[in-house]
Amino acid sequence: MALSQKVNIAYNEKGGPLLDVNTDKKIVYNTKDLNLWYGKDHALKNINLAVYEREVTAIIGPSGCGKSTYIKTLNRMVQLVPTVRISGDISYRGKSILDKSYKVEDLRTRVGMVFQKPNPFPKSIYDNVAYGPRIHGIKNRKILDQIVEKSLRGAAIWDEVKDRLNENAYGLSGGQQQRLCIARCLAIEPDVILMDEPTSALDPKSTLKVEELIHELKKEYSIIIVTHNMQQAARISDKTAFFLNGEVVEYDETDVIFSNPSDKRTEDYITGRFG
Ligand SMILES: Nc1ncnc2c1ncn2[C@@H]1O[C@H](COP(=O)(O)OP(=O)(O)OP(=O)(O)O)[C@@H](O)[C@H]1O
Repeated sequence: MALSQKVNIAYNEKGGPLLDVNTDKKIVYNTKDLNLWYGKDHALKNINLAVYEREVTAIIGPSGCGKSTYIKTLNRMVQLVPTVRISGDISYRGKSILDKSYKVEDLRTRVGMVFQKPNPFPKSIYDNVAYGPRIHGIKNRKILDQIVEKSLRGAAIWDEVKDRLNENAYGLSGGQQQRLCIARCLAIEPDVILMDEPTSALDPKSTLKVEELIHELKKEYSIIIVTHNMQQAARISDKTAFFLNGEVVEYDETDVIFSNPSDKRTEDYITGRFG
């Protein structure tokens, strides 16, 4: 039986899902009957998916199957595209984020995002990390110093940059820049981190570092990662959703997806028969 059929959700008094009754695990995001169109192009079809607290959830699938579109619905970034139309529901911690009363700024302080290409600001290493807290009104230098150090440590890059905090972030290697972007994300103390192919522009050594970091980060954060790299999904994730043509073909424990998938299409994809 696939995970989606096994999930038995407890709802809060306002109707928001909070807990998987079977496992007692907290649900961070619950996506229900989600459809998304870019103009006439039906990019996401009837997505149902529960994301669990303090787990790594991997989204895999061939190019153009809707992975990035899905992850960008979770912080409402996709709504920046004017032709986008959405039906269904996504709840975050029991509250519908598609509801107009849910302020996007509130969502973005809880949900950070790391992109495919490292995208530090053309500022110092320190100012990159202090950027978010400053926007939230923190001006005290001592407090900012503490946040910067904690975030850089959390992103496993402190030792490499502690003596050059005032240098421009562009002087860092690609792998270091990506960990700096993760530190920038941690500085706002998010609950969830969305990662859209965070290692695809990195060399194997930096990729390994980021993978080890993700393993550490899931002790405190819930992580949703889009990846083209199936070995990576198998190595670092707890659950895996296989997307194809805008649909979730299968969603289950990562071990099950990679050792005993129930759908032939999943098996064909993970064994490299297409994609
Ligand atoms: N801004 C946009 N405007 C119109 N169509 C879009 C837009 N972004 C994505 N699409 C379309 O939506 C579908 C899903 O794209 P998406 O980028 O989500 O796929 P993906 O699985 O992340 O692909 P890849 O692995 O290549 O990054 C594709 O058909 C794509 O052309």
